[in-house]
Amino acid sequence: MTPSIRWLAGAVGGHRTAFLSTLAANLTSQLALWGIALTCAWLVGHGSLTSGVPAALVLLATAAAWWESYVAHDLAYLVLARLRGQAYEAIARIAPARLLGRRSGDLSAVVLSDIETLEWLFAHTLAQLITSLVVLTAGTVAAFLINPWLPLVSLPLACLVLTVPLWLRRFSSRHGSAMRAATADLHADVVDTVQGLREILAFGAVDRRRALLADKTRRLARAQTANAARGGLEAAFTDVLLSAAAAASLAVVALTVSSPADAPLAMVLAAGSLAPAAQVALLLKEYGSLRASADRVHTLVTAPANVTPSREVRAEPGDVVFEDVRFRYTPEGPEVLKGVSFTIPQGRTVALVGPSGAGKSTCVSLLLRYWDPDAGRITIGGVPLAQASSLVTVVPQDVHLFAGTVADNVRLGAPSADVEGPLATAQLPIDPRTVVGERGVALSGGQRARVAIARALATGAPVLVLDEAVANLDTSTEERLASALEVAAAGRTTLVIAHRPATIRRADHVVVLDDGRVVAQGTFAEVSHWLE
Ligand SMILES: Nc1ncnc2c1ncn2[C@@H]1O[C@H](COP(=O)(O)OP(=O)(O)OP(=O)(O)O)[C@@H](O)[C@H]1O
Repeated sequence: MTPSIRWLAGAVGGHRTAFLSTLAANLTSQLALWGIALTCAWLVGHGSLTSGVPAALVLLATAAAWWESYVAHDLAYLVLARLRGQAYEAIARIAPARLLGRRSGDLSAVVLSDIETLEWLFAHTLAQLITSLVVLTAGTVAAFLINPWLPLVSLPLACLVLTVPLWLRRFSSRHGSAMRAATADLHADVVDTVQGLREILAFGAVDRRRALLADKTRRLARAQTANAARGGLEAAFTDVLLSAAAAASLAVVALTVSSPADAPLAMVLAAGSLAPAAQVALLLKEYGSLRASADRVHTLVTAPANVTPSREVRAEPGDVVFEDVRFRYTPEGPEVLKGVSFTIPQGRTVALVGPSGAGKSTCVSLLLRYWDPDAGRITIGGVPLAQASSLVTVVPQDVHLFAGTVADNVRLGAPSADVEGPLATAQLPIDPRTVVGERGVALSGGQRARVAIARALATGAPVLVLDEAVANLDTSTEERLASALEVAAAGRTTLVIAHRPATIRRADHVVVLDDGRVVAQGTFAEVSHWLE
């Protein structure tokens, strides 16, 4: 058992009662089926066909099968829901640093497709494996008690059947991994295609995109075919062994059973150890795919946090201070911030300026705690940022609006906030019930920017970060918005990243960054020669 499968089996631990119910239902169902075969065999052997026991056992087996199906799926979907919750938490925990190398579709494949694959493990494998082994043992003991020759022949063959999934295990793992990887890759390209449909249409790339998806689909189909062929080979091996075992058992029955009346019972007992072995082989047929999904889910869910967990205290607003902050995105990458120090006095506006690549957005990312600094510290009112990050809100450069209404989007950070006030301050005269469409496609760029501003204002956070917030607006709207933002920023501690002289001029203080260092700071007049 791999660490990921062990970890998943452990996930059932939180649902012990449901698991025990599944086990009990499955055991009852298997024993009832076996009981039907045994009693029928005995009755046939002894010429007594009037007993009501088989009918009662059929009812019991049917009820147990229904019960088992219900509790097994109930258990499976409880565990899957928990795993999905853990996956969402993990994505939030590791974003954005560890998500940089991964595609959205790949992550959604983990949350949707890989976790769904595990349904087979929870609903159809764990409890069934245990009951099959119990029934196999019970069947062998019963057969031994009736006729010691029977298990001597059938048991070794049953054990051989149990080993069949191991014979091609290497291929099973390889095919399982290839299938899951191809599924995730296709998923990622489909999501990418849907998200980029406008560009695909505008640049006449429909056919090329279709060819790409067809190619990825063929790759998935090849992996699935290889897996099915391997599964078929395993099934063939299992069938050959089961046939040999059945033939050998029949021969033993013919040679050792003296009374014809006992023959049917002996034959059923011989089959008693073969059927569970066949069941185990069948259950383990999809082990490679399960294992690959389990590995992918396990890797995501156990990924370490990107920043030290927040321990929010009742932090009071105050100065935002960057103290000798150093940062690099990757251990082997260049240092992007090389000892940055500046202060945003409480209630004032600081403009962060500098050439492209100077490190402005990186400062914002650290203030929003997407990453932690490697050295130095950031504090708000003297409290480390990890304990005060709820005081910060942002109007990002690339606004993401969620499908829903304007009001839903404005209330993203404050579910019960007033919507009209922030929309008015952001100078967006729009009905809050307006549906924005996926990613806000039903709004103009300027409207999207203003929804983002209203969303930040609605949180009531005292520290406001504006990252090129007015980039999408025409000149007159920008002017109106800038004055509105001045009102909003009053009383807020504001950090603005802007290239526009008008925005920079309005700031109380300007910090000039170049190549990860503060090269100048002061009023607009004091630093204006740096801005030419
Ligand atoms: N996620 C990342 N991984 C690795 N390097 C990054 C990442 N983001 C930015 N960088 C690098 O960090 C440096 C600073 O980038 P940053 O985005 O902070 O600059 P900026 O001043 O905001 O630039 P611009 O004005 O063009 O947005 C650049 O060299 C950039 O290539």
